[in-house]
Amino acid sequence: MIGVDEALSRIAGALPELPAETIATRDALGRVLAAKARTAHPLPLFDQSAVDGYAVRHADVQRVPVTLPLSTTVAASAQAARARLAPGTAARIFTGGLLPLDADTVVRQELTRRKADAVTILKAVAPGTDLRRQGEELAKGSVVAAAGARVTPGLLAALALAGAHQVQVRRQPRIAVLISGDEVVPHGAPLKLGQVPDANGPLIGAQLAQWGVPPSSIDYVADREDAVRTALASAFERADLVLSSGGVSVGDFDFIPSVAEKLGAERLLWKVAQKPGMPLYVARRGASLLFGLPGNPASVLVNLQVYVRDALERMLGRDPRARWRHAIAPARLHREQEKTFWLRAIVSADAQGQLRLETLSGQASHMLGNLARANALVRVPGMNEAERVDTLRWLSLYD
Ligand SMILES: Nc1nc2c(c(=O)[nH]1)N[C@H]1C(S)=C(S)[C@@H](COP(=O)(O)OP(=O)(O)OC[C@H]3O[C@@H](n4cnc5c(N)ncnc54)[C@H](O)[C@@H]3O)O[C@H]1N2
Ligand code: MOO
Repeated sequence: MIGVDEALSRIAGALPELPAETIATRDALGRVLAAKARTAHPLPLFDQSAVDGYAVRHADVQRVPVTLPLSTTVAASAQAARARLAPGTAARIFTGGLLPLDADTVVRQELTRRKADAVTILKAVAPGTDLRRQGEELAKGSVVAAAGARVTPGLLAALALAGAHQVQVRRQPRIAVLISGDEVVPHGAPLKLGQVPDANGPLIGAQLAQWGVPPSSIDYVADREDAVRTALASAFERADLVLSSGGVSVGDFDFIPSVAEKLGAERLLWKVAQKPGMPLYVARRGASLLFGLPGNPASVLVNLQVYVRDALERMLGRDPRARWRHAIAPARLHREQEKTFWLRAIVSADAQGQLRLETLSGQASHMLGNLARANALVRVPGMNEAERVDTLRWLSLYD
């Protein structure tokens, strides 16, 4: 059976490409840049005051106190032309106001006394005080964000300020979700004996939404070969990623791998030395990739976090390694003989600010109760792996 890293590398080698598209920046929240985003103009846009006060020539305010007549007022608003400051005068100016030509310093209001049409400067300030110079943050055409950056509210604001009204982003992946299993009942419908409420549909739908790539469809499929065939064939036609839950083990009703391959899918892997999530099946069919997620809900969680997210990050042009963090292992640690164990845990900082892992009970594949408290999925190497286990790699369940 292959290990976790081999599985990740097989998947990485078979990923469909997502083309770039140009969209309005205001619609880009959560999207991933496909190219560098640049400023359309310098930042700040023009020389301006950083405070409410008086624009002066520094030569006129070297000896204080000094009283200067007010020659003009500059509001922070559109100006017909840029004023010029006459020698020996001051201009009333407000925060963000266009600096008059020949002014080289602003004296903030608190350092002055105003009398009708004149202002007395009470304290000396250095030349250039309280100015924002054109282009001092970024010259026109410079890079605001690199390809692969996810558009956060902060980046959205930076792009707006930079006049970047459009951005190139990766097309959103089209993701089709198939929930299989005759015992699985969607959406709070009444349960018959032997049936269970669907947990995987909500899990996959919500997880993808949290990652900014909500699924285009979630369909329920009966445990019949013809039903699986129809559902898979349709999903392959419309989706970059097909995520199925259930039907990948060795039971008589586990049709996903055999039907996928009858439809022409090429197997990348089936079964990974890990717990939970061992019977993971991944295949490529044309331009789509199928993740056959084993039906136990904790197995779905693990395979989404570890493999599906890795694939999504790569397809969007991001480095999936950036998701992995390190923390100090608990004193007592369960390890499998020959499998990676995916431990649901709490990561928190101790008094010294070091991250420590705390194990939770209820780790079996069918149990989800500890997800009310877990914030981390921890990679615990098997006893057969030559890795150190004093610190462990983990993924945040909140990202
Ligand atoms: N003889 C063997 N049996 C099993 C093996 C094996 O190697 N040999 N592997 C076990 C492991 S490990 C897993 S994981 C499961 C995976 O099996 P399937 O992908 O075929 O999943 P199902 O059998 O359909 O379901 C497993 C389990 O999960 C429940 N389930 C399924 N879907 C949902 C859902 N949407 N919401 C909530 N619960 C769901 C289902 O009722 C089963 O209890 O196979 C083991 N067996
Ligand atoms: O691989 Mo399974 O998820 O352990 O029950």
